Amino acid sequence: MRTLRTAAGFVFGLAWRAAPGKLLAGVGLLLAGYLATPFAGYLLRDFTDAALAGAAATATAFAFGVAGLLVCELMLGHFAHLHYFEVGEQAGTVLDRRLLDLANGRPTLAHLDDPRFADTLALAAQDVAQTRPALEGLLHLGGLVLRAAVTVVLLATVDPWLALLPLAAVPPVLVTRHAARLVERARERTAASGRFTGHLLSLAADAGAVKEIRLFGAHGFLMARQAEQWSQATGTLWSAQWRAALLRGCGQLLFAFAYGGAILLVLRRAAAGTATVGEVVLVVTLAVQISVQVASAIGLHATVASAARTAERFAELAAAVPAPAAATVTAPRRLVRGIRLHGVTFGYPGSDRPTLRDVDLTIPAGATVALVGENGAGKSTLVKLLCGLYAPTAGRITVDGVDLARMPADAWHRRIAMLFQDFARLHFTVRDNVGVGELALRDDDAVLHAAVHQARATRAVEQAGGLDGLLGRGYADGTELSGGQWQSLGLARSLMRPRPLLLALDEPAAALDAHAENALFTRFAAAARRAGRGNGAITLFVSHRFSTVRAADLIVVLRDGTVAEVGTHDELMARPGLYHDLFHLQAKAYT
Ligand SMILES: Nc1ncnc2c1ncn2[C@@H]1O[C@H](COP(=O)(O)OP(=O)(O)OP(=O)(O)O)[C@@H](O)[C@H]1O
Repeated sequence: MRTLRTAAGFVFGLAWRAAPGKLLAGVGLLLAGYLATPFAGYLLRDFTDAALAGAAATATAFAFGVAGLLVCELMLGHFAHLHYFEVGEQAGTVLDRRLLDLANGRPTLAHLDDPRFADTLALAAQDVAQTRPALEGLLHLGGLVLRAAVTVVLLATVDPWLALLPLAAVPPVLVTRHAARLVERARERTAASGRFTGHLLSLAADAGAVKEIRLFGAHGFLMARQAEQWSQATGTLWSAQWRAALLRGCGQLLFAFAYGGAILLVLRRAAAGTATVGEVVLVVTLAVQISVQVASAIGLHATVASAARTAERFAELAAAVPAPAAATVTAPRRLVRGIRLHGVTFGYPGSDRPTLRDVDLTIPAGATVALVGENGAGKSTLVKLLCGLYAPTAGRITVDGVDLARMPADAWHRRIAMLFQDFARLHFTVRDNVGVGELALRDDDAVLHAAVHQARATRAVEQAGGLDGLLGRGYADGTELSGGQWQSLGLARSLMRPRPLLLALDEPAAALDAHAENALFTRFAAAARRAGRGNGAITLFVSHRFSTVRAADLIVVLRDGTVAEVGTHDELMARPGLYHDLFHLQAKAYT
């Protein structure tokens, strides 16, 4: 009963939000159609008795009544279907939006890194397609219950014992519920395999990945991994489906015995002369209907159970997505002191080892900061924390002395411009691709061209056919760009925001050679100093090239999640240490 309540509350709630008028019309038409059938059985009884009594005119009238009710059932069912089909589709769209909101509607990202959240999200995404069938299923279940209630009353008019017939439907329903749980648990056990096979399939369709797979001859290896995962997942599902089918079969057999008993009862009463032939016809007709209704209700149980599970999954996702902390302070418009990290430790969800450990760091307002360190040292993670995309596991980050956790995350995000290492390749027009960096300026061609020019992306934009040219292979007339060109557009995007307080560029020149990167950094450092004098803005630059970052006001060397060294180039070179060693190592490699 709880399952039914959960499913009905969830699905009807969505449908009501999507199209209340159509939902009401669909429900009304459907229920009216469902009522026609038992009353047709009732008229059939009177028709049989009238025909046997030789009352031709009365029998004909009842025959027309039966035909009229059956036509009504068909017509009403058809019109009801037109309504609830559309409501179901619209409810699916509402659910889709809710899913997107749960996945991306929060300022921080930690929930997306949790494998359990990812599994539930993947299952919930599959569930969205089932919204319309779930609504249909629940409506039919409602119709079946109403029809069963009327049928019971009609049966009881023949013999009160017959009113017990629907009780025989209880064991099959219970057994079926258990069977549905078996299948659902198997689905959950195989969710991770499903995600993995989905990832392998997406690799097969991704031109970038296919290049490497071909050249490394890894096709067979990936196919074998896919087949292995697939057979494991389908094996588990198949065995659960078998056990569920067996259980359902046993339940239906039980009902078949009760049905036989009911027919026997009325036949005996007819033989004893306490029931008319019409009543035998009524019982046979209605008992058949009950059997069909029970079978349909049993069939619908799986739909209801899975809708209830969907509701639970959405509740789980909503509970897992952290609610934004109560913000008490607004984000500043200019930096006076700068940003400080006080003993910041951070571990990604599901990972037992922290990525950043006890980081203490002061980034003065107006500074140009370079973040260097070996692969996996934690540079990108530190940038993401500064951007407020993750909250420290321990310690705190303060902006001009105010804890970042006390500021509304989206207000802080509006003060930031950034280019991530894994920048987005948006298959939109150039205008949207760059304009998304500051949507209010999306139609300002002069601003767009200035950002494109500053990011040295003019050539890429010309190649795409100007600001309104489409990018990406997703469109027949879209222009595909090189990796470096995509990155320069990402850079242009990050330059759209006027007067950010933090400009964070995570390896913005990874696709450039050392000289070009050096030129880019020098240009940015000069612009950053001008901006810094205005509003105290900080420019943060992540790079692997030590020759590039020497002009920074402050160089932070990360090693294995901790700050190994901090200082200017001259200070760091004046003492033996990681920076000193790596600088010389790289310098030697270039000579
Ligand atoms: N989303 C994530 N979930 C779990 N672990 C992560 C995630 N992103 C990064 N890590 C882990 O955190 C560590 C630091 O990663 P990070 O990207 O911050 O390093 P980095 O210094 O920027 O490296 P690189 O120079 O290679 O870009 C890595 O060991 C990585 O495995």
